[in-house]
Amino acid sequence: MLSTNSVPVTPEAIRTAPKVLLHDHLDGGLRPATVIDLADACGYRDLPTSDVGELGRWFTEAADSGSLVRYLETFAHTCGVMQSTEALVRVAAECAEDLAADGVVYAEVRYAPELFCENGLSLDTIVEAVQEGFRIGAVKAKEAGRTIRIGTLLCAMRQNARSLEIAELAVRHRDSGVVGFDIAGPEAGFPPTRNLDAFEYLRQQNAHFTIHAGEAFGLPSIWEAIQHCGAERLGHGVRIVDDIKVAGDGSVQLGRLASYVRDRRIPLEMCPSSNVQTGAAPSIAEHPIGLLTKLRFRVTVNTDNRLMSNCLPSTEMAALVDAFGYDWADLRWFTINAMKSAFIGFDERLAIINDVIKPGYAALMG
Ligand SMILES: O=c1[nH]cnc2c1ncn2[C@@H]1O[C@H](CO)[C@@H](O)[C@H]1O
Ligand SMILES: [Zn+2]
Repeated sequence: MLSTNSVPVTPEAIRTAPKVLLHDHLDGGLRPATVIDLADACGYRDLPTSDVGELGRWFTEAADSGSLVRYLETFAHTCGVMQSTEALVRVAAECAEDLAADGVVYAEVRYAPELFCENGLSLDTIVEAVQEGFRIGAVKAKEAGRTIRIGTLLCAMRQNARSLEIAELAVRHRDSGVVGFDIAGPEAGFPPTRNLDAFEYLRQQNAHFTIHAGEAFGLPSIWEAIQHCGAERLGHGVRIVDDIKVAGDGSVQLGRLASYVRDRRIPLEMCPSSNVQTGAAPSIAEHPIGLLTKLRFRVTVNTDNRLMSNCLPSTEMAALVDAFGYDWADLRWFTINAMKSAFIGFDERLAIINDVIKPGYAALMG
């Protein structure tokens, strides 16, 4: 029951609420102005326009393609301008500042180091540059009165077959802020089991990983990710609804895989706007997040790519409030779900839940 002193759940108020982000791509979150600056600085000539407003709109429209493969083509431009340590430091610092300004208190930000080697940077140099950027951004956020903690996830690209090398890179940097591993890129035709050696290695190292699964491909991809690869979380995972039957009278029946995912509390890193753009969901209002939330799967709310979807953690939440009528208790539930599912240690997760998230929502709930 909400108190009468509760702050109305407006977009502005949601921006002030503490939020936790588990699925956000560094190379999908650049400021349009930064893309243009970096292109000028490095002589990148392939941008579709050099007008900041137009470029922002171009990314959103191009990503609005109805297909994951076409959506991913837009990353050629962001990766194209991120081929120096200076660019990587700047993009990472701005990422930390932008997320902190939106009220994010803990974020796991991911990227694929193998995409930044075009000018000869080594994988280790790339990781060090991004970590330096996150550190600088968190300091600047602190000066602006915001505390943010960032954990890094390293992605291997499904089509490139470098996953063991990237998994080793993640483990090598685990003590300087790299908290986990992921595989990203086109899903259809590249099942997660192509990377079994990487997952086996990570498990032996007691390292954490999530897998993009159930976005552009269905249940087999989710099943392999969990049962063959051992993923702790699912990137998107929306297609798990294919294993849930809702009858005309509203009764619900979960298949064995959906039951397993719910029973084991496997976190779903859901990214509503991105899913609408790639055609994984018809609209926000019809997004499976509504049903999965009602069924109490471990749902979390994420941005995927802030540039391509023109979104922020707060605007994704606001869109869900609009579509499903969620209140502060629901937003707090998503946030605590995410914090419980983070790849940092239990003590640290608990401290953020008890010292930051709960008091933050208590103040809003009155
Ligand atoms: O929703 C997604 N599904 C699969 N791959 C993605 C998605 N968003 C971004 N990337 C891919 O992940 C790489 C590393 O950050 C990006 O370069 C992009 O190719
Ligand atoms: Zn993603």
